[in-house]
Amino acid sequence: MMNSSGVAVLARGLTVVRGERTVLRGIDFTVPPGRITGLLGPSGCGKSTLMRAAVGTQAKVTGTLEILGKPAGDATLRSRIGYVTQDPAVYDDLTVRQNLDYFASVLQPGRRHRDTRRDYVTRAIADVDLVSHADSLAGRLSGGQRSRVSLAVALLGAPELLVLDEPTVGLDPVLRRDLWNLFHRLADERGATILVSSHVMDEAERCHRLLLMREGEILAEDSPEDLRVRTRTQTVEAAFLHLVDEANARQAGSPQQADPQPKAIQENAR
Ligand SMILES: Nc1ncnc2c1ncn2[C@@H]1O[C@H](COP(=O)(O)OP(=O)(O)OP(=O)(O)O)[C@@H](O)[C@H]1O
Repeated sequence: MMNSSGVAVLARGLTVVRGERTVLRGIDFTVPPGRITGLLGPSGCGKSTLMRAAVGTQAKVTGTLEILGKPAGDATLRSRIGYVTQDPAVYDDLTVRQNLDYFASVLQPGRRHRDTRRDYVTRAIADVDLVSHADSLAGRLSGGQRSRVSLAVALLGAPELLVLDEPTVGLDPVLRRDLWNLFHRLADERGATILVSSHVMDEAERCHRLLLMREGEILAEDSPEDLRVRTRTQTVEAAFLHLVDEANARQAGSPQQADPQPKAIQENAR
């Protein structure tokens, strides 16, 4: 289910204060359903904070934030959202399958759901390519394998929205590619909406749509292709740097220093 405007996530004037700092500064954005939206920006710009707000675990959130047609944090959203944090949250003294059995029983308790839970667990283990490690203790897995167990937990119950905080950090190129293929399968074949953060700009090219962040603000909201075209750059990284330079020049009150094509870009940039 989406909200009345047909988007999976809608933010208007979203502001988050953490400690003394205003970490998100009245931002507006949308996330379309059934697509992969990449949240990209430098370390500390507020990506994790935005994701925590989306899954309802962040305090001091003001403005509008609607998730699948409900206010963020609404109790009915719990089973509809899968969330992977940066630190794998798995029990080291349980096997991969036992970890998933446990989380599946929290998600869908009761004897009558036993078969459904078993199907969820079997599918999630296959999705993240850990069939051959299903009976290994999580504590004996490599870092990349542990983060895939965390991802499998998030996939239990086929959630409509997956919020993935830097899921590919520390993975080798083959695993990264495999995970991105999985994200595309989840979006294309199961209609899942994926919001995935990264500070690796080459991963941006794999997303349908991008939210480029900087210092608690959304610098641009566009497809990788459109971003490159309107900044007349070859890569998303170059587009991002161009937009940063332009924003800096604007802040300094000297837009004429933002070169090239400042006018066209300023009209489009958010
Ligand atoms: N518990 C906290 N109390 C106060 N400030 C915090 C807290 N956690 C994070 N921050 C600040 O909020 C800002 C945004 O942090 P956040 O973790 O959202 O950034 P990020 O873009 O996800 O960074 P990274 O890519 O390094 O994970 C940072 O300046 C950080 O110092």
